This record gives sequence, C-alpha cells and structure tokens, in this order.
Amino acid sequence: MTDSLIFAIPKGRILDEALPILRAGGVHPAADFFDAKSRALTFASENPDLSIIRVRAFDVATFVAHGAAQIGIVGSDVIDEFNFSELYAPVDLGIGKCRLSLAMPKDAPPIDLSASHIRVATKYPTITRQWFASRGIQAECIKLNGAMEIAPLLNLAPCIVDLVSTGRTLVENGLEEREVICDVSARLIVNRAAFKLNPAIPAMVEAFREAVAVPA
Ligand SMILES: Nc1ncnc2c1ncn2[C@@H]1O[C@H](COP(=O)(O)OP(=O)(O)OP(=O)(O)O)[C@@H](O)[C@H]1O
Ligand SMILES: O=P(O)(O)OC[C@H]1O[C@H](OP(=O)(O)OP(=O)(O)O)[C@H](O)[C@@H]1O
Repeated sequence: MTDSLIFAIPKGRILDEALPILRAGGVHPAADFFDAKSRALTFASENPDLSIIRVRAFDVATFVAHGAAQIGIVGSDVIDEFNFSELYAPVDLGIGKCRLSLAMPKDAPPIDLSASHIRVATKYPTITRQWFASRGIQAECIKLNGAMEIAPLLNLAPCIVDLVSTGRTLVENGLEEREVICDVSARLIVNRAAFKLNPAIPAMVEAFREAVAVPA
C-alpha cells in the first residue's frame, strides 16, 4: 500500500510543452484538466492514486519543497532562485529553454565593475544578488513580477535581470543583453523525503528519464 501522490504542474508557458512529456512519462490527467474554462485547481488522473494541481510556476517549487505536492515540473530558474534543500531535481526535461540574463538600455555604458552598489529590477533577487556579489558588487534588487523590461525606461533601475529566449522583448523595449547569468530549462522535481518513502516516486522519475532520453 503506497500513499497517494500529488503532481504539481505550472499554469504558464511550460504547460503546453509539458503535456506530451507528461503522457510519455505515464501521467494521464483526467479530461477536465484540458478544459480551458475550468476554474478548478485540483484534477484527477487516469493513474491510480495520482492527482494533479495546476499552480503558478514559482509556487510549484514551494508546494513540492514543503511536501504539499510530492512531484512537479518547474523551470531551473525557479529552483535556483529558491534553492530549497528539500527539492531534488533529477531530470532535465529539455523544454522551457531560455536563459537568465543581465540587460540594459542599448546605449547605456557597460556596468562599472569598480562600483560597490547597483540597483537591479528583477523577479530573481537571490540569483541576482549572488551573481553581483561574486563580482564584488552589492545588488539592491527591486522585485517585479513581470514587465521588467520597462524598469530602465522609467528609471526604476538602470538594468534588469530577466529571462530571455528569442530576445524580442528586449529589442522591442530598447534593451540589449549584456551578460548571460545561467541557462534555463524545465526540470522534474521531487520532494526528497517523499522520494525515499514512496517507491512510486523513483519509478515515476525513471519513467520521465526514459521519456526524455535521446535514442542512442
Ligand atoms: N521566454 C521564455 N522562453 C522559454 N521559457 C520561458 C520563457 N519565459 C519563461 N520561461 C520558463 O517558463 C516558466 C514560467 O514562465 P511563465 O512566464 O509562464 O510564468 P510567469 O508569468 O513568470 O509566472 P506567473 O505564473 O507568476 O505569472 C519560467 O519559470 C521559465 O522557466
Ligand atoms: O526573449 P523573448 O522570447 O522575448 O522572451 C522573454 C520574455 O518571456 C518572459 O516573459 P513572459 O512572456 O513569460 O511574460 P511575463 O513578463 O508575464 O512573465 C520573460 O519574462 C521575458 O519578458
């Protein structure tokens, strides 16, 4: 007899790319999960003892780290930002690929590496502070939850740290990428304690590992 499992899936842009991987990993949400008009947050699945929650990307990590859900899918940006010790991220799913970068207005001078302090608008204050600290600069982070790209134009901060994929959002807002801080992709995450206690979880991790493995 094993405990039932809760799988946390992010609502946003990873969702569409994640659906084929979920199926290949053997997770089959019930039909109402695909009803775009549904306001439900918890869904059954066709798998025995497995239900699904659909939450914001940043909250997937929080639910799984605290054991409220046992397994989930989330970007490595979120994993790195929280750095929860209870999270184990055993499989790179190869989706949601982008990078976390430092960007500035395209006519702005380079960052003054001899400066002791800089103001940065970002959704990623922890990663940003660490990256600047390793260069001897104290970053004062102004936390935004989206639309970071307008912060320099409105003098909220001279630079931003945000996700970049095609680069189009930066260009359309008069910014340019100056430094890549880290590459990002979506990962399967599990709660470490649950992984040890419930044998269904390592089996599920293995199924996802096989689902994304590149054939030799
Ligand atoms: N431009 C992008 N290209 C590829 N992957 C991205 C891109 N932007 C975000 N991601 C990935 O998708 C995840 C979710 O991003 P998304 O934009 O859907 O959520 P959000 O709007 O940041 O969060 P919220 O749910 O709080 O509105 C990010 O954490 C990142 O891993
Ligand atoms: O380089 P690009 O291909 O233009 O992608 C980058 C944009 O994608 C993400 O935003 P998203 O579209 O998820 O909206 P958000 O600002 O609401 O998070 C990110 O925050 C950038 O704004």
